[in-house]
Amino acid sequence: MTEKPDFHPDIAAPKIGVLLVNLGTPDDPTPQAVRRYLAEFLSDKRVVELPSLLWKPLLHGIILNTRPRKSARAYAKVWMEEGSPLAVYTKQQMAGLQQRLGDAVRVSYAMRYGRPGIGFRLEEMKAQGCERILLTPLYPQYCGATTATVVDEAGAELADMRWQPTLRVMPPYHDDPAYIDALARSVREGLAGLDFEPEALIASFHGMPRRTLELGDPYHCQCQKTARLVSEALGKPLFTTFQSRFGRAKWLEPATADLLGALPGRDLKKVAIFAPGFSVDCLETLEELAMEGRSQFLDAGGSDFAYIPCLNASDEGMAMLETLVRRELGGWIS
Ligand SMILES: C=CC1=C(C)c2cc3[nH]c(cc4nc(cc5[nH]c(cc1n2)c(C)c5CCC(=O)O)C(CCC(=O)O)=C4C)c(C)c3C=C
Ligand SMILES: [Fe+2]
Ligand SMILES: [Fe+2]
Repeated sequence: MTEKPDFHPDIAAPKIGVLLVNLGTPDDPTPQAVRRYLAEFLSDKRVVELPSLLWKPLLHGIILNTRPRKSARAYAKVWMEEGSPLAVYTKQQMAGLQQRLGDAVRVSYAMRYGRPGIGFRLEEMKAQGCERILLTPLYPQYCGATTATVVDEAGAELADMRWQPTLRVMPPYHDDPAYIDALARSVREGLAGLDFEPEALIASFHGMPRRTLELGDPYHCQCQKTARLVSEALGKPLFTTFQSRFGRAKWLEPATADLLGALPGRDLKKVAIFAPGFSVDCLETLEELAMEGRSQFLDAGGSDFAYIPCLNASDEGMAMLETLVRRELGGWIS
């Protein structure tokens, strides 16, 4: 065997990597940390599609001086001992997937905004020998504001690399039988554990400006299809709604909060709600749905409210992720 000459860099043995990517979350439930996070998130042109000349003064003059304090209070209500729920559950998914895939694959996770960044993780995985990486945005429904920004960021990072890893991207899985089955199981399980029979079941998705639908973003259609397939799998009708409205523009409708406020008046006083578009529980599900949503519903005259958790690192959720990831790794692993 020939010796490696001194000038030759060390090269790790080739490996296959899977990089799970979620949205990101503040490091702490404090106004300062939330401000840092929101400044990065809301400066992304795919998230807020307004001309910079209009948006920058609004963002830096008003939003970043008011929203962080309010949002930090909301984060504090759901913060866990180990950190932000979104980060805690995403790390659990990484560990669960690593266990299921074994040593043949290295599983890591990154956040699109905040830490650990996509660039940091791609460099780290490459240094560990991952010459092939499956980039896995944890968004079942494709949206320019979420899925596409993950790919943009990975591409920007690759642009600076001499020796790029080969990248595959996990496609959206809004209608994948493995995902629909996992959701149906989790909802059935959630409903079976209740001490009341819901008269209405709601699937609440994160909202988007309505204009993005008119411009051709498939997000709305993919949410509708997920809801239809879950409803068929459960054999139950579902209300499909959109939550977390931001700003003054018209957003996708119906709004979750509006429906929760209206159902008791339609004599539907017992409700169960779940959030199929969120891979893990986070501020938007634990605070906005499970806390605020509950109050809105009970204040409007509802009698019983249940929030069914996201798939998180549950057995059914992890089995689904394993199925999707193994399929996309086809030809890379046996
Ligand atoms: C114009 C603003 C926003 C768009 C567009 C948007 C799209 C979008 N977001 C998610 C998923 C999540 N969003 C979360 C938090 C969050 N979202 C916005 C604004 C927009 N989202 C803000 C300002 C925040 C921060 C909290 C707040 O101040 O209200 C989260 C939770 C993060 C956490 O730390 O827990 C998720 C997840 C999707 C899927 C989506 C488009 C489809
Ligand atoms: Fe959001
Ligand atoms: Fe549609």
